[in-house]
Amino acid sequence: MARSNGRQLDYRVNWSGVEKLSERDRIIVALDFSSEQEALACADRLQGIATYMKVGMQLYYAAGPQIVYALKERGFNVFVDLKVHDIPNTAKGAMQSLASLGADMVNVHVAGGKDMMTAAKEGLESGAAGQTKPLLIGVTQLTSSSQQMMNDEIGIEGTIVDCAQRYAQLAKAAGLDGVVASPLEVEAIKRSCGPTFKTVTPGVRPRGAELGDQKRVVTPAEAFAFGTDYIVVGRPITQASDPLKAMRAMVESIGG
Ligand SMILES: O=C(O)c1cc(=O)[nH]c(=O)n1[C@@H]1O[C@H](COP(=O)(O)O)[C@@H](O)[C@H]1O
Repeated sequence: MARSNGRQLDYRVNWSGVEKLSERDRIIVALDFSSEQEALACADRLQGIATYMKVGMQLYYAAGPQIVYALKERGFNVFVDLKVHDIPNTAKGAMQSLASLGADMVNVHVAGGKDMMTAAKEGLESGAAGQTKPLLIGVTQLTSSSQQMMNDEIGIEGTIVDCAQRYAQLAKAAGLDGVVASPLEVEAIKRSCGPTFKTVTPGVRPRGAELGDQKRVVTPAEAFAFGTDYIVVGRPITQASDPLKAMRAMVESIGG
């Protein structure tokens, strides 16, 4: 079981020392449930095979900080996905509060701008007060957005890849550790921001699975082949009749 340890949050400690997380450990399971009980039942079912859990708005607003502590106590790495997007001072305060939870990863919207991201980072650092600082990740374009929606509804011109790349460069300039994007944008992001700038990629579906509201979608194996650091998968695992079986099949599909 991976545990956040030391400064490098994409590593884990085991009996043989510090080890880089394997692809299987870099599957982040999105626990999009409306109660702590349901979320922990699912997490417990995945003990021993899953390493990273995500607590998003639905679960955090229902269960509060306690859900993060409960998952950490069980040994999971935890991504607290609250997608902060506000004026710099408020974003800084939000991150100060989040820093005390012991999360391994948190996020903000890049669309909040460079000052907001810099303030968020400052808040995280001051809130962590010398303890391990979670990875700070910026959301580029949501994986539920299509090119047409971005151009016609939001009014951002150009391709999604160009936009994600530009947002990633801005996030890097603000000192963030990486971005959320679709796996389809990973190559462009790594090319312009460097290999150590993290990519966290939802919009992942096993072949033949329901896409739901996701628009920019690839399979888990394709996502890792594009060079992503983490994939985020929710419904294909959490809503499966047997989440453990679905997780096992996903691990098998990426070679182990
Ligand atoms: O920040 C995120 O995690 C996120 C960003 C994004 O662009 N798209 C996206 O789907 N997510 C999250 O990733 C998860 C995907 O869940 P499924 O579509 O059920 O696999 C959800 O919890 C979303 O909130």
